Amino acid sequence: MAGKTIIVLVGPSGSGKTSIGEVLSKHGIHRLTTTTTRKPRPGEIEGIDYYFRDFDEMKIEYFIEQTVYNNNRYGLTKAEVKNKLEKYDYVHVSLDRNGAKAIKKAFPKEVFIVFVQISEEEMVRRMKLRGDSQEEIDERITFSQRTNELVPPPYTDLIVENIEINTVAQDIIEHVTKNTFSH
Ligand SMILES: Nc1ncnc2c1ncn2[C@@H]1O[C@H](COP(=O)(O)OP(=O)(O)OP(=O)(O)O)[C@@H](O)[C@H]1O
Ligand SMILES: Nc1nc2c(ncn2[C@@H]2O[C@H](COP(=O)(O)O)[C@@H](O)[C@H]2O)c(=O)[nH]1
Repeated sequence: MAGKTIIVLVGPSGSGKTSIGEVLSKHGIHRLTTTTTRKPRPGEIEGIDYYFRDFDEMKIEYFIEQTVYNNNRYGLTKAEVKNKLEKYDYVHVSLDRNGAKAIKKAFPKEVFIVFVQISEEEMVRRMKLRGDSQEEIDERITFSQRTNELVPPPYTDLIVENIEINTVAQDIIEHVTKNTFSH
């Protein structure tokens, strides 16, 4: 897969990975859609935000990696990566730490890991802004503390602070372009 780059956005819930991804998409960097058993949030669209499946349906697909996050299963299919990388040189995807580690192992040359940094206070504020319930916010904070989600993983290529989304996206694009040329 020479010349291909998979930008992987990692960071705590509410840090802004999805929002940053939307800006990357506007710059022509297409998104790898992952599969989940989580129920759609208001406004989320099948095939765009996720492939929404139940647990049994997820058993019959071939996944590069899978994780359980807050009692829901999430995964990235081999078919999704193959289809998008056949068409595009740059793609992006938001994964949790387990997923980032797994995809880096599967595609060590292609994967560029971006950690989106945020404080716990801001995390709560943004989840509220998104309309998450207090129960969901509590679960996600507990999860983030238990899994060290607020700390960059050791295999991180770039750390960004999500203060202004467009600036962050631009920063990522510049680094990724440089990284591609230095491969
Ligand atoms: N730079 C920013 N300034 C202000 N609000 C922001 C910023 N970035 C994202 N947000 C808002 O914060 C909320 C959470 O963002 P988003 O859903 O993108 O986070 P996420 O990291 O994808 O979360 P999750 O991992 O739970 O899916 C959204 O309401 C979004 O509009
Ligand atoms: N390892 C994986 N993590 C994934 C995948 N798809 C999404 N995610 C991450 O899960 C959490 C929760 O997402 P949410 O949409 O329910 O808020 C978040 O960190 C996502 O980035 C996947 O296929 N594999």
